[in-house]
Amino acid sequence: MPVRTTVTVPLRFPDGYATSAEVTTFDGLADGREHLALKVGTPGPTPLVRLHSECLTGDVFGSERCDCGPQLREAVERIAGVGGYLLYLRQEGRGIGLYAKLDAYALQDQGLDTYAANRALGHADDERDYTSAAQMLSSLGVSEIDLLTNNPDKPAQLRRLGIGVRRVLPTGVYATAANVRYLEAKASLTRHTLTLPMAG
Ligand SMILES: Nc1nc2c(ncn2[C@@H]2O[C@H](COP(=O)(O)OP(=O)(O)OP(=O)(O)O)[C@@H](O)[C@H]2O)c(=O)[nH]1
Ligand SMILES: [Zn+2]
Repeated sequence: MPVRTTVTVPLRFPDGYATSAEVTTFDGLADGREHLALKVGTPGPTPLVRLHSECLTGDVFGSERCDCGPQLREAVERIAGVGGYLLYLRQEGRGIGLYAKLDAYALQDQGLDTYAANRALGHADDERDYTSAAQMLSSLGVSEIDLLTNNPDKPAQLRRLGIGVRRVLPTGVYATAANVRYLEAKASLTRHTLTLPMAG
């Protein structure tokens, strides 16, 4: 997939943490979405990579219904330390879109778990496909990575797509009163590697 543009962007998080990223865009990715690659630090031959799925409410507004905002921050900092890439994937709501995710939140407020809520809306538990992510890595000349995730589906899909995953490194766990049921569902139903405090 051809690289379209690369620009340098200084980054500063609300708590003052600052770094710089090279942001790359692509033409012709498999799903036609406007995904971005952020190169942070100086990547070696097996860079640290995070596939971050878009979450407007968590990434931008700081919603504590999920753990996406703190995971994004952590990923940029850790990648800056060793050199690598954060792929910001436009897969809002595990691929179902923002409006449907908010519909799913409303169902969760009535007692459904995060996956049952998706199914009640006619969606699969997780509709994300990482073909475009693999294409982006290949375009960047990356064939083997260390992957920052608790989600076993990400390394499994990437390996099937021909990307070598040398090590899978867990992210931090950011439990709050508002997201603990969500994190429990991820740990028990989709085998995310999360160690949670026992829910009261
Ligand atoms: N459909 C749906 N999507 C959600 C919900 N909460 C968060 N998301 C989306 O889930 C995606 C993030 O997925 P996570 O499961 O947190 O993380 P992951 O990518 O699977 O795994 P990690 O790499 O370990 O973080 C983002 O696209 C969010 O918008 C929810 O209740 N319902
Ligand atoms: Zn989120």
